[in-house]
Formats: sequence, structure tokens, C-alpha cells
Amino acid sequence: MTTSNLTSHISHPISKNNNYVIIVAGGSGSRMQSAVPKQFLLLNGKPVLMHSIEAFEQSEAKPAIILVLPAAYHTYWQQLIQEYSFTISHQLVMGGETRFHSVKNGLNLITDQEALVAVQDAVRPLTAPYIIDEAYQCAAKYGTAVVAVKSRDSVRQVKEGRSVSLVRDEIYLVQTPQTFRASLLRKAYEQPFDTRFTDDASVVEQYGAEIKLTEGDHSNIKITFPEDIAIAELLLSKKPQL
Ligand SMILES: Nc1ccn([C@@H]2O[C@H](COP(=O)(O)OP(=O)(O)OP(=O)(O)O)[C@@H](O)[C@H]2O)c(=O)n1
Ligand SMILES: C[C@](O)(CO)[C@H](O)COP(=O)(O)O
Repeated sequence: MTTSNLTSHISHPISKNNNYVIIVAGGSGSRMQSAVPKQFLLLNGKPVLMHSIEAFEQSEAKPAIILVLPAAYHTYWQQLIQEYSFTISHQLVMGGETRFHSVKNGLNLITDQEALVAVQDAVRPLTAPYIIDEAYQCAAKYGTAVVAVKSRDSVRQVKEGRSVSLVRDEIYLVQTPQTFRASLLRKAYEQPFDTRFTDDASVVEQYGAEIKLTEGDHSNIKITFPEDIAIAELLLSKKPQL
């Protein structure tokens, strides 16, 4: 197993097929208000982060895995690896100040310009492997693939104090993975940080590329608030194949 005794910057992950995933787990989970960051909370008896990594290992894309974690949690992660007998190979990198900076740290390990790079929130433990594979296929064809679902609710936008209805069928809610040609993603991430960069799609779009959407799933939730662990456990019990 390749883990944090190879602490980042020195060696590079080796992909058998030019597919990579950067799993961003560099956040502190302030909205979750848990004792440890939410990526380490147990979901069906196993840390959220391990579910997220396993989905990529189970995909046909079988990417080389780069895991971005706050430096303060590298040793803790090593302990979890031992405790849960976790054997999936991955390369460990230090987290950054924001998600943008964490992605940049992960990207620094990918030198192959022909690669396809998925960026995945560590806290989306229910992403199905087929969703991952469709995203790699779309990115291979078009250079970009962002997983999204149509809004199920009516949507209104508030502008200058007035609320205006939007055309619901034109509204998509964005999830991860967000997958790109490495050369494009690397150039996009050379832009200076902007607070409007809430995901990778916004960074790549600002650079000038068109963003292609691929079908996500409403069960591909992000663990953000305390109730989300219970919701994820319920969804897992309804979808045992996940
Ligand atoms: N500096 C950061 C901030 C966020 N993330 C990652 O980006 C994903 C989505 O972010 P979010 O859900 O906002 O996580 P947190 O920043 O941890 O949560 P909060 O905003 O509640 O503090 C998470 O997997 C998180 O670990 C990261 O890698 N580095
Ligand atoms: C990347 C993301 O999960 C797409 O929906 C989302 O933008 C992350 O937002 P957060 O504010 O960092 O949770």
C-alpha cells in the first residue's frame, strides 16, 4: 500500500490507465460540529472517507487515488487504516486553506498531461461506481464532465429584494465527481483564487471551457450537517449495492 509514509511532493502516483482521482478531504467540517472532521465519522461502522475511496476502486475506471488530508490528520488516518484493515493504495497529500487550494495540492502530483482527473468530495460516500465511469467517459470525449441532478423543487432567485421564479427544468444541482482532461484542469487551477470558485466546474468555466453535465443521483449526497449521516445510512440500507 502507498500511504503517508510517502508524505506527498516526492513521489508521484502511477496510473495504469491515465485515470486519476483527487479525493479532497482537507476540510474541517465546521457545519457538522463534530469532534473529528466529518470525513472520519462512521457511516455503517466505517469512516465516511473509506466509502468514498472504495467507490473509485470499484469503478471500471480504476484511477490512481490521491487523497488530500489536513497535515494534522495524517497520523490519525494511518491509525484508521490499521484499525479497519484498509488496503486500497493511495497517495497522501497535505490539505490547503480552501477546497481550491486542496485540489491544487493534489494536482501537483499529476505530471501526465494526457490524464483524466476526477475531483471528488471525500464527504460524498454514496457515489455509485457507474456514475464515476460515465464521468470519465464523458471527460475523455469532451474534456469536461460534471455530475449533476435536475432540481426536484421549484426554484426562485432573489434579486434586489424581489423573488423571481426560474425555469425549473433548466436548473441542475451540481455534485461530484467533476472530471477533466489534466491539461485543462491544471491550466484552470493556475488562475488566482476567487471566492466564487465553489467547485472545480466554476474554476474551469472561468478559464473559458464549456462544462458538460453527466447524470448524477439524488442519493449522491454530501455529508454537511449532523442529520446527513442518518440520511446516508438510510440511503445505504435501501441501496445495498452501493
Ligand atoms: N480546505 C479544504 C476545504 C474543504 N475540502 C474538502 O472539500 C469537500 C467539500 O467541502 P465541505 O463540505 O464544505 O467540507 P468542509 O470544508 O470540511 O465543511 P464546512 O464548510 O462545513 O467547514 C470536503 O470533502 C472537504 O474535506 C478540502 O479538501 N480542503
Ligand atoms: C463541490 C460541491 O460539492 C459541488 O456541489 C460543492 O460546491 C461544495 O461546496 P461546499 O460549500 O464546499 O460544501
